[in-house]
Amino acid sequence: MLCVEKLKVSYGQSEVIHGLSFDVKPAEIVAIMGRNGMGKTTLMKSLMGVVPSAAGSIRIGETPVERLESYERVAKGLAYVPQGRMIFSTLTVQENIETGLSVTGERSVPGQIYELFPVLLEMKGRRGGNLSGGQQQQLAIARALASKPKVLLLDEPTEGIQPSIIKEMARTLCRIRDEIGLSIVVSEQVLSFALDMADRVLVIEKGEFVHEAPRAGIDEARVSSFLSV
Ligand SMILES: Nc1ncnc2c1ncn2[C@@H]1O[C@H](COP(=O)(O)OP(=O)(O)OP(=O)(O)O)[C@@H](O)[C@H]1O
Repeated sequence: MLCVEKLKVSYGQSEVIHGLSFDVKPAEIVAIMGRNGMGKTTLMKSLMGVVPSAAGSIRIGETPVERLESYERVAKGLAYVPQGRMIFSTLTVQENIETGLSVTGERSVPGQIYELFPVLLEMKGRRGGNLSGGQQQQLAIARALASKPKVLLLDEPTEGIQPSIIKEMARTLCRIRDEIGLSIVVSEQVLSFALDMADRVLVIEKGEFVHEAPRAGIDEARVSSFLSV
């Protein structure tokens, strides 16, 4: 569903992503794990077209998107939940989700979204800025789902969120995979979260993949060693 080949990304003269290749199947969750500064956010931004790629290809299904603007990539089926969530704090919960509807032309929030996130239904008239961190993260995911994507990109969704809510988020992402059939790419540093929801784990170091494992065969100690400083 998502196919990335030999992707390179640079900031000025400095190359940060060095020819990464990976793919994500329909209804598969891939976790990209790595310490701070290893290139997770840059990879996500380049997939989304927020940062331009210097070389390589990105396909959604059969469609090459690496030359498209971000909004065109959204129309082709990519959705992005950035690090820090970036919800609109002065808009209500419902208005925040509605901003995602412009892509589909639908007028009201699909019931399925509130089914996945019942707390957002309870709080739909509240301003985004008044929600807890965990609720804001759910809102950011709900807004991304409103564009009816094929591939969902999440950049460090557990950052600043308490452990009980992290567990719940893992369950929700599995439901999104199983009930909607989405392909999901999550960048993460929390191994327990990745083990709760990912079908496959890729470890990134200095812009290169250094380890890959299906969840069933994962060597937790090995992956942890990549994550510790
Ligand atoms: N706008 C920028 N200009 C120049 N260099 C940058 C820029 N953004 C990131 N970098 C560099 O690119 C490298 C990868 O950073 P990136 O933010 O992608 O890492 P990360 O794994 O997402 O880390 P974090 O977990 O802190 O978000 C780092 O060396 C960083 O200093």
